[in-house]
Amino acid sequence: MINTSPIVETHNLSKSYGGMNRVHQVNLSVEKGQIFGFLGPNGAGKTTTLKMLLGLIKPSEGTVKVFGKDLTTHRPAILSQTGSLIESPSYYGHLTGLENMKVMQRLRNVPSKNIDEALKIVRLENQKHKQADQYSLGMKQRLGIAMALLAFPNLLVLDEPTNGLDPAGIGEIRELIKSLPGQYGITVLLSSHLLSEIEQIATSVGIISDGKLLFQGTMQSLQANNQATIRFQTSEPAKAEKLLLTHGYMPQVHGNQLILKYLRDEEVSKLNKALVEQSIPVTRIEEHKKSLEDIFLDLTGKERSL
Ligand SMILES: Nc1ncnc2c1ncn2[C@@H]1O[C@H](COP(=O)(O)OP(=O)(O)OP(=O)(O)O)[C@@H](O)[C@H]1O
Repeated sequence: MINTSPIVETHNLSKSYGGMNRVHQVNLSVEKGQIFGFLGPNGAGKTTTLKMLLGLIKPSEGTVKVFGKDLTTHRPAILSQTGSLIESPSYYGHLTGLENMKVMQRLRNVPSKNIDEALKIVRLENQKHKQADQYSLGMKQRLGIAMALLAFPNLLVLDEPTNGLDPAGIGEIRELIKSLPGQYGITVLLSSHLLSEIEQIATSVGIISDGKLLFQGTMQSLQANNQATIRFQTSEPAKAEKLLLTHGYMPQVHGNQLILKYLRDEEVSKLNKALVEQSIPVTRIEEHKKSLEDIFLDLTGKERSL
């Protein structure tokens, strides 16, 4: 029988610290083959959630299923098929990249040929004899991902994998992650506080803010859920607002612009005619579709400083 249950599924997953809900009733669903981007501002609860998915901390409430099995009763079996990199990579600085991989290979009891393959994926094969504490930040991060990949898991969980890297390093890790579902059948769940990162890597997204999951779905559906607005620009905004109100519309006035919910062509034409007939000059009519960034900021209620 084909197992069609999600790779990761949480039900009302919650965690409180000192009486404060830091993760609140989160229902996540990550499907096979997805690169699922877990997106949220700093402190939103991403790391806490990922740690609960791996059994590193105990939920205050709710359940976690991975590969269709309950985490509390099947933890060893689940973890043997899961790779993860949470917070910074852990390695022995005095050992080489290769030696670190060998330690991990014995710990995880996987074939030694996996070492070369994993090092190749993260493009460290030419640096494997170098001591790990002489690696650059990007190389350390890639070593951490190679270790997480060592068992060629069905699920890879990465917490902010591109944090602190330069643009070239970010690009490399992005390409590497993108290749994993297609080439190795690995489902990826990764977190980031950067929309641009998630936009470029992920096929699906979950948006978390203040511990609450505000949206979950494909990137396209995130955009599609948000209808465009229509903006009339005029040198007489007060008069124009009055007139639109008499026609039953409730514009928001920003300077010389009147912003209305999405209107059909006939409505735009009708309102334009009404304004012009009252000698209210219409200097511009624009349709404005929110950018993903606007949608994200609106959802999370955060300022543009992210
Ligand atoms: N062990 C803990 N004890 C008390 N509070 C904690 C603990 N771990 C996390 N928190 C709090 O829970 C909230 C969520 O933290 P978390 O690390 O999950 O956020 P995050 O989304 O991963 O943010 P960042 O991107 O900054 O790591 C924060 O307010 C944090 O201070």
